[in-house]
Amino acid sequence: MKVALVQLTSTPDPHANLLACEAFVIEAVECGAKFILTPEVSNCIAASKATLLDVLHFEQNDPFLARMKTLAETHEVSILIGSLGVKSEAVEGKFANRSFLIDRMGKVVAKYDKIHMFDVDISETESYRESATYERGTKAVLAKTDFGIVGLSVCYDVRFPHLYRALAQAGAEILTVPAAFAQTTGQAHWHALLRARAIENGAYILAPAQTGLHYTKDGKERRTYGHSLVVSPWGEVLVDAGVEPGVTCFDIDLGEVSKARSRVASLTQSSVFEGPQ
Ligand SMILES: O=C(O)CNC(=O)[C@H](CS)NC(=O)CCC(=O)C(=O)O
Repeated sequence: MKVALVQLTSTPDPHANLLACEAFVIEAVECGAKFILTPEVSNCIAASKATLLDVLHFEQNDPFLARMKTLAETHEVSILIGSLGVKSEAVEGKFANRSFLIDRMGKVVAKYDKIHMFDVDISETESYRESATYERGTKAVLAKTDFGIVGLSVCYDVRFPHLYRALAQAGAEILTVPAAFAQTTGQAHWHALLRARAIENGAYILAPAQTGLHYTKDGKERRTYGHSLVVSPWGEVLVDAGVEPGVTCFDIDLGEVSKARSRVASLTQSSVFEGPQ
């Protein structure tokens, strides 16, 4: 099956981001992809919560989601919108960082709210408090599609291996990790984390990423790492999209999942022990 990763440099302007994303989705359709994936917060990367409150919507009114559903139906392709920032139904003034899986009929068949919030202090000049803006999700999500079983996740989730173990044990053959990884942590950890999740679960990793400079504001800038990846269930990096925005098409073969799992069966071997005390 041919898959396509869309790599974006989303800005604070959702309409501009939609136009850019739509052009790449069309390009992916033209290369024959049947499953097209876009990065985390495809619709908007902005400096302040106030901006997000101005420009983002509840999911039922979100123009980005509506357009991607139409594109999926028109071109008969499945689309994973890595995530959209959408207004939270649960907490007023906050957002959900929500992944949407759309089938070839244009129907949303799975939704996942990012569970692990990126609240970190990487250095004296680089901090993130995702939980100040986004309300975390509480449920792992698996989607059974006609091209395989997909386990959903977003970005910082990748540092919590038990989520992927739970998804793989429940049947996931493809693990999606759309991201907007920081440039500093991306350089240090991105490839290693994604390869590890592929290897320990014997699953394909599809990781479409944000890349480049998203905005500059009051002398502060937001840069992401890029390098959208496809990793095989054996842990090989099959595709690395580098740092330019664009589309990468690649053939995957789900037969590789059972092959990898039969060579090393760690996913199904018992791992029961006591302690540590
Ligand atoms: O804030 C937004 O606009 C959307 N959310 C994100 O971009 C999130 C939170 S800031 N980014 C990550 O989780 C990066 C994780 C990462 O870089 C790591 O684990 O090292």
